[in-house]
Amino acid sequence: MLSQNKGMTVPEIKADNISLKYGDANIFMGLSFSLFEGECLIITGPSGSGKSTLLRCLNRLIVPDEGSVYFRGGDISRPEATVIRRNIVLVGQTPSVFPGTVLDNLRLPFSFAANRDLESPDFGILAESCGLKRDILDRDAAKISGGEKQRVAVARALALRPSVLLLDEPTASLDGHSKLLMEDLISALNRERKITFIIVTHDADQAKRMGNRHMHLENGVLEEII
Ligand SMILES: Nc1ncnc2c1ncn2[C@@H]1O[C@H](COP(=O)(O)OP(=O)(O)OP(=O)(O)O)[C@@H](O)[C@H]1O
Repeated sequence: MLSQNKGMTVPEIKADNISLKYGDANIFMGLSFSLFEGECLIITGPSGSGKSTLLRCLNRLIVPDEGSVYFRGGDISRPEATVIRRNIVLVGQTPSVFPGTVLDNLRLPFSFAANRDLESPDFGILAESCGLKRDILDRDAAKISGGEKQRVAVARALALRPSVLLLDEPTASLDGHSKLLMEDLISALNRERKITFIIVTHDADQAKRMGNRHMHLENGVLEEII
C-alpha cells in the first residue's frame, strides 16, 4: 500500500542508493535524492550518461540492480505497476501518438482516470491549458507537428492526474517560441497544481530558467548544483 501521508516530511519521490549496470558497464552507482511535492528538478549531463535510464527507474520501467525508489514513503516495487505509472508518469524523448485524431489520443486516458467524457468542462480545461485549441482536436494525430505532438503527450500524461511528471527532453524538437510556451505550461502546472517535475534537458539556459533544483549526472555520479 502507498502511504497517504503527504506531509512535507515525506518526500514525494525518493531515490535511495540506486545503481544500475548494462552488462559490465556501470551506468550509475549509489544515486540518492529526495524531492518534495511541487519541486522541479532539472537533470543535465552528457549524452549517454544515463539520464533517460534514471527516469525509467523512477517509474519502474526499469528495476535498478541495487537500491530502491519510494513514492510518498512507499517502495515502488511493491504496488502494482499500473498504480505507480498513474502517479509517476513519464513523457519520453520522442512523443508518440496513436492512430486516430488528437481527440482519440486524449479520450482513453481522460475517461480512464477522470471517469468522465470529453464533454465535461475538465476536458476543456485540460486541452486549453496544454495549448490544444478546438481546431487541432479533430486533426489526424499523425499529421501534427513535433511541438504539437509534444503537447498532446503532455496532455495525455496530465489526463492521468499524476503527482510526479518525468519529462525527457520535453523541448528538444521545438523552435524558440514553442520552447518558451512549453516552459510556461510546465511552470504553471508546477505552480498551480503542485505537480512535482523531474526534467531532463541538454539546455543549460533552460535549466537556469526552470528548476528550483538542478543536478548533473556524469560518470555514474549525480551531483547537486543548486
Ligand atoms: N537497453 C539497453 N541496453 C544496453 N545499454 C543501454 C540500454 N539503454 C541504454 N543503454 C546505454 O546506457 C547508457 C545511458 O543511456 P541513456 O539513454 O540513459 O543516456 P542519456 O544520458 O539519456 O543520453 P542522451 O542525452 O543522449 O539521451 C548509454 O551508453 C546507452 O547506450
